[in-house]
Amino acid sequence: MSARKSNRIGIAVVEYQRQFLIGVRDAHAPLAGFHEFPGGKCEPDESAEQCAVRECLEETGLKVTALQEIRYEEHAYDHADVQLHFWLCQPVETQTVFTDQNLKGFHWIPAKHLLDLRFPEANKSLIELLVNTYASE
Ligand SMILES: Nc1nc2c([nH]c(=O)n2[C@@H]2O[C@H](COP(=O)(O)OP(=O)(O)OP(=O)(O)O)[C@@H](O)[C@H]2O)c(=O)[nH]1
Repeated sequence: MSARKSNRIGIAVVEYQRQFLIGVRDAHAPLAGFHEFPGGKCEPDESAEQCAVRECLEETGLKVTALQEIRYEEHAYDHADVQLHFWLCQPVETQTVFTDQNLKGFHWIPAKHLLDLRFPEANKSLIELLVNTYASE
């Protein structure tokens, strides 16, 4: 009998003025072409919170502060079992948030447009939460 390894994942849900930092998964990665928040596997000695902040900096170049874990999901994909820790984050430096185009392919997307994008299955309830919380008015 073979038990599948479960991966602890830290994800940065970076919000600023009701917009979120969103990228597209690499063509060679599992779930290629799906939209995603910055994130990845936690190092063995790292908390999910630390991982979310580190992955965000590595993947987008943006320094963020983690505020709170807004969602936790366990999901079995074909490629892996994952424990997803979604951390709500905010940019450390806000002055150039919308003018700095150097986000390594990530973009700021208004909350009201999140439902138009295709995210991995495990993001479903998080997206609903974000739209309900940030897309009103
Ligand atoms: N980054 C990110 N991963 C997500 C999201 N939603 C979601 O289900 N995942 C899943 O979480 C896992 C993240 O792992 P990854 O493979 O991107 O992480 P990594 O870059 O550290 O892995 P690698 O070093 O093996 O390439 C994938 O299985 C991915 O499908 C999301 O919004 N953002």
